Amino acid sequence: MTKSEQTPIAVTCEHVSKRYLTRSAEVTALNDVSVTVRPGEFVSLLGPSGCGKTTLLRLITGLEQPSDGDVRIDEQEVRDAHPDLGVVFQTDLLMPWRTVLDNVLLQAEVRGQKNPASIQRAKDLLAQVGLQDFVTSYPHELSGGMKQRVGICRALLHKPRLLLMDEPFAALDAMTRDQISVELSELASHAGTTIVFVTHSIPEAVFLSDRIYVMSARPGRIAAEVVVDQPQPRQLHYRQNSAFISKVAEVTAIFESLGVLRDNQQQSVEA
Ligand SMILES: Nc1ncnc2c1ncn2[C@@H]1O[C@H](COP(=O)(O)OP(=O)(O)OP(=O)(O)O)[C@@H](O)[C@H]1O
Repeated sequence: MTKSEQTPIAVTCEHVSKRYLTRSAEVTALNDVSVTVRPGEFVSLLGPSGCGKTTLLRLITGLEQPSDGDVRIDEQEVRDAHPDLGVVFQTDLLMPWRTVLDNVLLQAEVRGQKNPASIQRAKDLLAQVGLQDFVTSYPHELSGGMKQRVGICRALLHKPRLLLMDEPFAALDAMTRDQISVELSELASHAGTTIVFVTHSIPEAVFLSDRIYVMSARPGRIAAEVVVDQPQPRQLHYRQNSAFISKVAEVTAIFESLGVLRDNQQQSVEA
């Protein structure tokens, strides 16, 4: 698939706030957040634990509604789950009784589109992430990284115009995380899909993104917007590049100025 085969989606959140009513209090998860994601862009929402990253993602999925403000996909207000959406969560959520191939084909089955073409596409996606020899394996026979790769292939099978990813690599070891980031960058740039990626890892956001929204601690708001002006897809050697190192330093300095990162104190943002 090339970029021209589909039209990626744009996402706009304007002056969005989200308040949750709990038994004892009202929690403001997001306060006046405005975010724009252009078609085909890879945008990360980066911030400390509890700053509302997942909440913002859930508002974009249509699973929840904002208390104030608008969430729009391609200028249409989001009211329910969009049909052109793919979602990847922190845990893989594979079905243990289905083979790798049948897990990837789940969306095709649900949509009544399981056919030779979708089966071939599933196999091609699996081959792109090095799982060509595991199509008939079951999830319990795979490592955590392999399962997460299957989850990504499953989300990309129906060529979603928008892919939402909520800390998809958080449970993986550092080396697998680096490798899978390279694979995602490659897959995403070929698919031409718009991606919104939630993370609390500064290097991961800088490695993958075209743009990063830096979020501050609760109530979550956008503290800064950082452009990562480097060609996609990104390769491993980009991590050694001075542009990468200085961008990580730039974002780290923003978190220091917000008081999220301080010397001699452990915080939830990984520098
Ligand atoms: N359903 C809910 N009911 C009440 N409070 C909620 C609900 N969902 C989220 N919150 C609160 O909203 C705030 C933001 O939560 P959210 O999960 O969006 O943060 P996050 O940045 O994704 O955190 P993490 O990085 O730890 O996953 C938190 O204080 C959380 O307790």
